[in-house]
Amino acid sequence: MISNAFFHPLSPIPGNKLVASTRLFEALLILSGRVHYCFPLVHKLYGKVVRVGPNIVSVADKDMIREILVTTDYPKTAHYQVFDLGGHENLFSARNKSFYKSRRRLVAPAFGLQYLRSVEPHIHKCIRALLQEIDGILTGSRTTKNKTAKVLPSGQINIYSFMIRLSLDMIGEIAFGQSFETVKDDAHPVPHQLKKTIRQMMQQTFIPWIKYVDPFDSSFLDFGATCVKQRKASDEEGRRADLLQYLIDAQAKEREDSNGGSKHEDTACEEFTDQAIGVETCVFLVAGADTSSIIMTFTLMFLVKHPDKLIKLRSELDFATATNPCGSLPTYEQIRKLPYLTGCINESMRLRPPALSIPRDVDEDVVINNYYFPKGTTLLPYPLHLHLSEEYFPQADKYIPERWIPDESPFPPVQDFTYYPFSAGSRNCIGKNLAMMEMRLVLAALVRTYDMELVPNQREDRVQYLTPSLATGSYIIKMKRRQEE
Ligand code: HEM
Repeated sequence: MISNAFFHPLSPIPGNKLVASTRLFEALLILSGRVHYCFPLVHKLYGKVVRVGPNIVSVADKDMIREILVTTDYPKTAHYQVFDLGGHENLFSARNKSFYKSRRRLVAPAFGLQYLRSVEPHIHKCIRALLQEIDGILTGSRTTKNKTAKVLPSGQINIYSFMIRLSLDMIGEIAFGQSFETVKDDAHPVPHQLKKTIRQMMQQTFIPWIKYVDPFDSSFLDFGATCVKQRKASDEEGRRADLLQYLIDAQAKEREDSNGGSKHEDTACEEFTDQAIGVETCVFLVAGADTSSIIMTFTLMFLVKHPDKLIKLRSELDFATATNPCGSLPTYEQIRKLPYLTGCINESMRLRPPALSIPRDVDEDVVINNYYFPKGTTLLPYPLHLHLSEEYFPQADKYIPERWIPDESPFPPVQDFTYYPFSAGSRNCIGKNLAMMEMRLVLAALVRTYDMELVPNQREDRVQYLTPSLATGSYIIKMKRRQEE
């Protein structure tokens, strides 16, 4: 420990010597889910570059984060192995560059704006189910069938619980070809398996042998595999535009190209098998459900606390959808470019980014910004520090969606590389367009349909394991169906 603290090549980097001498503190912090409270403090105390473990350095400097994620594009650390679902390397976990390149090339077009247009009806279907459930509770014609839900006073809705369920259902529809219908009840097994899988991944980060005591539950992957099989067995009528179909078609095209002799250079070592498709769809569930749901919840939380901003957003939405027939949902075409809606979402992701640090591995001795990092150092780009910096975001702790709208912002324009909710560089979030589409459509539908009011004095403390959650599992909003004008 003494040698780690004082004689290690990283010892000139500022930080608490005791913390720097062992991984114990990092493990305790991460397992307690409180890392988001501690890291801002650590950076406040020691500056933008802080040693937080024997070979771990947290980096909150704009130019260094750009260097790590974009310019040099350092590889993901071995810790991403915990995301190898059932031992299968995938888009999220891949550390092998050629595997990764091949997989991203195959999957990325499915997340292109053009293809995503075709999944809009699936998102609308899930939103309609949500509105029906909320209406049922508000009119008293339905009590929630979710076993874990508390009965609330009339007119109050646990919006966090609904956002978690809605996000699962949306990914179910888009990636597996079927909703899990968790907005209605808790019956579907996959969301339960997902919860268990995420807990196991987190534990394995620090206690790798735990997988022998608490082995991976493969029924999660089996479900993905069954969906692939069923879709392939279905006739032309069974086709539907979604991520699953896209991946199946990409596989067919890949095989055709390969048989025709035009094999892609990067696929020489990898075949995109049915199993791989099933694994990737499960990865979308792991990476895409909790992230979108927490941002939708935070956005609604911020809006009910700032009723003036809620009114402003509603006016924007009403204007954009003025010609819509009564009861219809906003279409993506109508809302995708609305500046205030986008500002509200961006501002939530600035203040509460779901991914805290994005670990990268130094694969050869290097000097970045006058700091020497020996091979084997883990760098933790830590975007939240930039997001909360007064230098880049004046009145940084305030929720000000206007800062994202050049004509309305009282501040200088947001600078490049100061905002990283979706990471950056080659490993940025592949689901970014889908996430923005889901969040815009859901928030637009809720804000247009309901009057919403704050229920004061609620606990809002967060727990952050892989993604953040609210410790109480609940955030209550008073909701009332809006009177049609
Ligand atoms: C608000 C919503 C979301 C946020 C803030 C978010 C954020 C991120 C971040 C920060 C990363 C980089 C992680 C790392 O390098 O460790 C990432 C990667 C990824 N995300 Fe998202 N994400 C969101 C939604 C989604 C959705 C909806 C999907 C898919 C349906 C998705 C799929 C992925 C995948 C597959 C990767 C790995 C990409 C790669 O390494 O090439 N994400 N996301």
